[in-house]
Amino acid sequence: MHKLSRRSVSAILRNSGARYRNTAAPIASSTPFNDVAGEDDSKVKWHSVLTTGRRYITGSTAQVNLRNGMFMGNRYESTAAASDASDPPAEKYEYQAEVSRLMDLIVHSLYSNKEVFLRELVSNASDALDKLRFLSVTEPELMKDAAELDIRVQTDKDNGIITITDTGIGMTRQELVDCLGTIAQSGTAKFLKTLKACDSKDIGGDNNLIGQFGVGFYSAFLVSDRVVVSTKSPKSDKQYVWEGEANAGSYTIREETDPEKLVPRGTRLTLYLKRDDKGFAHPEKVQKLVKNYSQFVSFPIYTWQEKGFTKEVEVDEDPAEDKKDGEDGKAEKKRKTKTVVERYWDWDLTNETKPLWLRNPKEVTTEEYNEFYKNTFNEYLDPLASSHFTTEGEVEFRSVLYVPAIAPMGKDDIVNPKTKNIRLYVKRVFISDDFDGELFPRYLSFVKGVVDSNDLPLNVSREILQESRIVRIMRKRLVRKAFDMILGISMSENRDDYDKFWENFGKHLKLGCIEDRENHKRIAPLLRFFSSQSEEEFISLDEYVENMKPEQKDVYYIASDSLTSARNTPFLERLLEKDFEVLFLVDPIDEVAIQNLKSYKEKNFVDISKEDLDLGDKNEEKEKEMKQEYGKTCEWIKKRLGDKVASVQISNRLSTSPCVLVSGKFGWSANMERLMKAQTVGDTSSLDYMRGRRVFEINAEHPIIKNLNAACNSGPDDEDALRVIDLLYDTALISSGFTPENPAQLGGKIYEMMGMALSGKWAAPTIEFQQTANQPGRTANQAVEAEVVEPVEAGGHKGGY
Ligand SMILES: Nc1ncnc2c1ncn2[C@@H]1O[C@H](COP(=O)(O)OP(=O)(O)OP(=O)(O)O)[C@@H](O)[C@H]1O
Repeated sequence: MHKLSRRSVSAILRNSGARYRNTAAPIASSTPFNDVAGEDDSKVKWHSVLTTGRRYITGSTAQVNLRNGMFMGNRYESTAAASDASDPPAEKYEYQAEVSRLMDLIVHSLYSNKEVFLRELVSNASDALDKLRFLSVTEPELMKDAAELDIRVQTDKDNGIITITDTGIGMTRQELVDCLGTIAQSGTAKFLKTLKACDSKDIGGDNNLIGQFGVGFYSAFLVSDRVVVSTKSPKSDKQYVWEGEANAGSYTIREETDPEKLVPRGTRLTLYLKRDDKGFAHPEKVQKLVKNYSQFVSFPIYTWQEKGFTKEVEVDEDPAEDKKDGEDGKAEKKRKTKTVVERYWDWDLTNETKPLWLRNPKEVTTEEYNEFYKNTFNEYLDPLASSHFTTEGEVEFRSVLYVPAIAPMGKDDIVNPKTKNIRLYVKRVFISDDFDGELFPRYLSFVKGVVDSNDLPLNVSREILQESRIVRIMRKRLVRKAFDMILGISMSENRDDYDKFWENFGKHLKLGCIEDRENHKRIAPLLRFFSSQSEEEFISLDEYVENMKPEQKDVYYIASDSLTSARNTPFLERLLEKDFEVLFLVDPIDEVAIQNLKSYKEKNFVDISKEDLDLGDKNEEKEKEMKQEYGKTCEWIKKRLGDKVASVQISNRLSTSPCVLVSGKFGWSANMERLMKAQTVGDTSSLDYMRGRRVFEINAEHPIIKNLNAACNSGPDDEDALRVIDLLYDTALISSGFTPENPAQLGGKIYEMMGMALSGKWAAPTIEFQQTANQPGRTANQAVEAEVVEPVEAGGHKGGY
């Protein structure tokens, strides 16, 4: 393990001073080392010595790299850019195919917002520091080269060079190959996946994909011709140098042997900027970018800046003048001074190091919350909402939560809670972003944020979290705050905000209805659906309830595969007549979600495609009458249909259709049956016993049924009438949303009927009826009375057929 003693540091500094005598004035070891005078060699915190000591150097371009004890002036290239002949030979590696493709896209992209490169590289440096701090909780020896945890960005504007140095976890040789030669990482992999889905030309266009996903380390090539990464992992004795060029399909790795470039730990990236991008190497530019993009990185970021202070210097006076002023002139001479500006270079702390969540919410602006969000989660859109809170009492923690503006790409995210959306800190030490599943239920996995607890141990593991009572309490509070935040969006004056939220995360909340009974009361008011009275705009359940008719007891819904089929289902007929609103559940998850909710504000959810539909207008006497009149026909139809239906009943939900196939109260609806079939792999016959009973409901006022009734009374064995029953059943299957058991046979039956009609066996008025009955505003019954019954009877067909 490489470790620099106080003596070796001073030697490096002295050597450097000697080498660059003419640029570096007082690189005297005296000032820095005065700070630690008396300290034992082994205790010297070499990095802090170098960074806390007084910095000096006058002259505009000469700089001292206090991190590695090496001068950086105009001659920087002579030490850093060129490889020493005595270096061990570099090994050449080919990039993984995806990296080559990505590099090609980056290098040739027209992406205008190139400055994101600094954000990406600083964020990698910050991750490396986080990793080190986290691992050192259990392996304190990782920190034994006690360099402070920080990030330093230095520029050499004359040569167009930027160096970004961190004292983080660094990389071993193998890690260099794995991390900088292949793509297995989240953001970059996602970027490539998305690119596959769209035209690669778009990366520089409106899509702004690079900015949206970040291309991590490779974004260095947005602005650089050549990138050199010198890195030292505390797990390895050696320091390695990775070197890659923008237009090459390969990179090299060699061991770092130049003592001037050795660091105790961490990574230094040197970017040799493209000719047109050298402007990024201006100290003020870098400072501005850090302030813009990396303000909320939780480690100090220093940029190397030229500074100045004023001081009084004596001015040589004309001796003749002195004489005039006094006897000996000496007293007067002392007062002759002038103010000059002394220039020097020094590290400047450029970001806000106090974590945002520790600040007083009253003092944080919306812009700051948004910037923090974008920096921390690599987002490019502002969040839809944020919530900053502290909980006290039994469990204390601080948190800032956000609702993103858009859902992540890819469908898996709703069922895969490993989103790295919640960053857990313990006493300000970043622990992990892998624990979101423990802190939030998966249906709220889209919520992003930071959580900082003082009550958890630093070496917290998933097992500890799962067992912890503290975490259970934290989880409850976090969930409640997340709901408050979403409710806030729903109450926003701008309805678009919630529409946007719903479009992106509505499915998540519906999953919540299924998975989190405890929070039904919080979820239900946030749900949105289309309805028979609102097909363009979503409505809330509150809006539904407000719109209920005085005689309406329940919240009605129909589940279907599309708005068109929902709108045209026969189940709606009577409800529309009564002006009852019906929710259209057209998302596959809707039906299960609603069934889990069961009720809202004490109103039950009722599926209008299921048996025993009560529309609050029961007329027992009329039912009795109908039963008497149609009872025999019902039995006859049941006999004909056999086991296909559990029973045949007179419907109270139809007005224009002759019949409908209703699902049993506790069985699957047609919609659910369709979904289950779609999900079953292989033989679907096992589903048959699951589907429950079906009831064939007939509309006693419909002419076909009336005529069937007549046929039954005059002779139930009429072949044509029996065929009509079969066809009615098959047609009802389709119109009720089921799949016909034998579509080819159904087709055959229809053709047969057509043939009969065309051959004159069918009376023309029946066809006429269909045209007339479909006239708007006319019920089937009116139509039959007007057009069908008399002519058919007059035609003398058996049973009216
Ligand atoms: N400064 C650094 N110190 C240590 N390791 C680093 C550093 N920069 C990059 N790495 C390693 O290289 C890997 C790849 O970095 P890259 O930026 O391409 O992806 P990422 O940061 O993991 O994910 P994303 O694509 O979301 O940025 C990182 O995961 C990390 O292991």
